Amino acid sequence: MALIKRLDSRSGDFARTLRNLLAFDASEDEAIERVSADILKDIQQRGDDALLDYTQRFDHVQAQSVAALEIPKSDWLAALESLPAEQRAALESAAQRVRNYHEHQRSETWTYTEADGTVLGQKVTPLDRVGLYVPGGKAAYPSSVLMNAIPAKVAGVAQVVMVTPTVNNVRNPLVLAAAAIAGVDSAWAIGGAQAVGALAYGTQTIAAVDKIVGPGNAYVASAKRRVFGTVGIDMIAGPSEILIIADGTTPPDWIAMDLFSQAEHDELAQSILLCPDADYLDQVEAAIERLLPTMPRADIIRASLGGRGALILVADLDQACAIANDIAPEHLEISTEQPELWAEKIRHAGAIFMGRFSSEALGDYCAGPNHVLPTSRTARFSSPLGVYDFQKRSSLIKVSQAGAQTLGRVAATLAHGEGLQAHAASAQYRITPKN
Ligand SMILES: NC(=O)c1ccc[n+]([C@@H]2O[C@H](COP(=O)([O-])OP(=O)(O)OC[C@H]3O[C@@H](n4cnc5c(N)ncnc54)[C@H](O)[C@@H]3O)[C@@H](O)[C@H]2O)c1
Ligand SMILES: N[C@H](CO)Cc1c[nH]c[nH+]1
Ligand SMILES: [Zn+2]
Repeated sequence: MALIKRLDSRSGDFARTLRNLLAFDASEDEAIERVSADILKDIQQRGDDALLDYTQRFDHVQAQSVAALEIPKSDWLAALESLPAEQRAALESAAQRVRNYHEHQRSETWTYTEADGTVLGQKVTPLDRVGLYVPGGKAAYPSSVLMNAIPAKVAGVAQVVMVTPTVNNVRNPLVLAAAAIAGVDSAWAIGGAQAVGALAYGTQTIAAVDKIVGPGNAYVASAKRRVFGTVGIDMIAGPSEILIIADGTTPPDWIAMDLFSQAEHDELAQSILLCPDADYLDQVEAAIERLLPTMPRADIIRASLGGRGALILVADLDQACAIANDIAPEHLEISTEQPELWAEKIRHAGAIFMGRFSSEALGDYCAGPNHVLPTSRTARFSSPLGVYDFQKRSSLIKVSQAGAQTLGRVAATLAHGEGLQAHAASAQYRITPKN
């Protein structure tokens, strides 16, 4: 059986087939929802005691107090010191590039003054305290520590509080080292819905935060959805996705490996190639068959490519761009000559990688832009995680006496129209009567 589906955009049922391929069942699992709701309620009611109980039950860590679950900064620094020099240099270089990029995103306060002296504007303020969830079960991504903590620090967040489960008391040194490099302020060995609850509601030992960011498993995702409103959240990220538009000029092995790079994350990850050249699609398919057995995560890649991947023959690159906009992928590689020309036609994608040297993997680690991106077609209406997610805006209004005369009349007229007499009077009090 073929490792990956072949589709043709000219076939009659292409639109329906593509819809089915993109469909991702994000339906909530009732059992998980019940468990996460119960855990959150318990954390709200019993605070530290509940947090200790769940940490023992799910992570097999027995602590005398929640204070004992704090991972001291000296441990992160020791982790950093003990890294092989090459690994440390790579983390530091990635962090510097991510910081440089995000410096460009910082919004500033602005004001303008009208002719009558009225001043209007927008004050930009960083959030006070942010919680960063770092998964610690099956996957641990130090790169995600950098991608979440650095924009928060660039925004000026005073306290970045990291939580990560340390199952059986095993701590991931790369995660701790990344926390030290990214400027995280405190770290706790807690995870799951209970950690989300502790960050959202606070406990006797852990102070509540204002926003929780970072990926996690289904319990974490469910808990984040539930605490939204009490605190802000970044997004609920789905499985990774890559869509490649190729004109056939990139070595087929490179494209096959780019498809693998996201497929290896998860059996539900999605890797799709669009190309107008059927011979080239044959070559990529042959490369997939040849290279797959060499991959340590071959089983995951096979499941992902077989279940949700596709090599699609398109009429031309214009049609490829139209299909890409419909798919609105998390990552889009435009592996063609003159990629900028095709990028102009792209309206919906989390990140656009242009040219054959811009492999998506570089974006995951060190190009600079954030790797936390909208998935499952949400790039139609949302954006990469950025500094702006850690800043909020307050409107500034300073009405001059002259301004109060004109604005007062407009406001009073509208207030009367809405039947709100106090609003009208409040505006009218400030109008100076003419003698
Ligand atoms: N999109 C991204 O950028 C990105 C990056 C990294 C990880 N991820 C995703 O994050 C997830 C990480 O999941 P993980 O499991 O490895 O780590 P995790 O830290 O999210 O989950 C582990 C925690 O889940 C809780 N838990 C486990 N079983 C439970 C049960 N039966 N009842 C209640 N709670 C339970 C425990 O408290 C445990 O500490 C994966 O799905 C991965 O794909 C996504
Ligand atoms: N590609 C992932 C987001 O879709 C991020 C990541 C982390 N490490 C490697 N990749
Ligand atoms: Zn990745």
